[in-house]
Amino acid sequence: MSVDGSLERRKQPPPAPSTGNGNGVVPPNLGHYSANRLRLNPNKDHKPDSYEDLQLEFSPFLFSSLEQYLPPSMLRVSRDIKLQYMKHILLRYSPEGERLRVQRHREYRQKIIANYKPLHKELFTMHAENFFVPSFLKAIKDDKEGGFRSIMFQPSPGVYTFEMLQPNFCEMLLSEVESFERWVHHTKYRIMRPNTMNKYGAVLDDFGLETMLNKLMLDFIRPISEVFFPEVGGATLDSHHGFVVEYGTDRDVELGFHVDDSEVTLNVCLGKQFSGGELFFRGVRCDKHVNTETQSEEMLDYSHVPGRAVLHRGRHRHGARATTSGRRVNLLMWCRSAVFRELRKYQKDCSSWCGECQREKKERQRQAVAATKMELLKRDGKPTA
Ligand SMILES: O=C(O)CCC(=O)C(=O)O
Ligand SMILES: [Fe+2]
Repeated sequence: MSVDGSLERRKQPPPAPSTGNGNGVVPPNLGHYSANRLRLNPNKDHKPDSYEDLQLEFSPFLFSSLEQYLPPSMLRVSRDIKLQYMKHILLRYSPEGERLRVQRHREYRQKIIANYKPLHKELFTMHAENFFVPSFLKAIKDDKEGGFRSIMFQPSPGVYTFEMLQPNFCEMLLSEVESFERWVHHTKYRIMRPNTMNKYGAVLDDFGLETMLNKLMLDFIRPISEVFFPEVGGATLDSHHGFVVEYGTDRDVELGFHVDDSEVTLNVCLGKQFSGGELFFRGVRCDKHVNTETQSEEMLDYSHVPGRAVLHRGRHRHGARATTSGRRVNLLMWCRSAVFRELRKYQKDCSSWCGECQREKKERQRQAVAATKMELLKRDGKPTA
């Protein structure tokens, strides 16, 4: 496998992270709200309504996040009117085929949730004190850059690692996944794998963990990403794809070189006993430069440690080496920002995060300085009239 040259495979976009079940294919008639717009900067003081009790064709969390972008006059109207207003905007962006796929996925999820009986109910709501190690909890509570830095290690630019999950939580999640897989096997229910590159593993959002994981992203990952990854939408993460991957000689063995369909990826090893399975990183790249060379300072090999998290940009090129014995299971959260994705359509300059764009920009600046120097030298050298 070549890790220095081109990316072997790109991860395909997985199923939309959260969806609804409505029938609203045609945009609703909104009368005088039809020219719906959003404001550019969020109103961070606004406390959004919850939409979780409704059957919607988009994630209820998306509506709550979008509320901060509503024009001021819309913040005072009823939840129903806000909902219609936002739906109208979202429908403009979501093609019909995509909506049908999303609706089918929602139905698939609902069927599982209605029939699968969780083994550890306590995993399905956020109990931070039981899930996270004290150092991580304290850093989040303090909510200061210095606090985050004190628990984080940055072995290479843009890759952060820190102690995160309690051993007991890891064990419970492992046994919940095993229980879900046994249930799938017995009921012959179709299981959707996390993405196109894995034959094993499971999507946690599909069997009831979506709400808990969303809280994990909003309350724990977003505050950190806001500090370390602001230029890729770290402050506006608003949806996720949460799954586990399973490696071993009788499972997936390794993972090819790829980028994730995420702005920020959280990857935490849950266990168990294994050897091999190191992550390798090869620098952050935009679409245009995804296959460009790796610089020596961009190379990093990282060995997973159970309970320890790795946080990196989705566009940080990486892969996982063969797990040569035992079994390795990792929790992955691909965290996304709809705002960042929308802005990306208009922004051509990726030099704040793409290593190659940065190098090109520096080179242009170097050449401009050199040309100016030459010009000045020429002028100075000219005999005065
Ligand atoms: O196996 C790992 O730790 C890496 C997993 C990964 O990169 C992914 O699933 O996107
Ligand atoms: Fe990945």
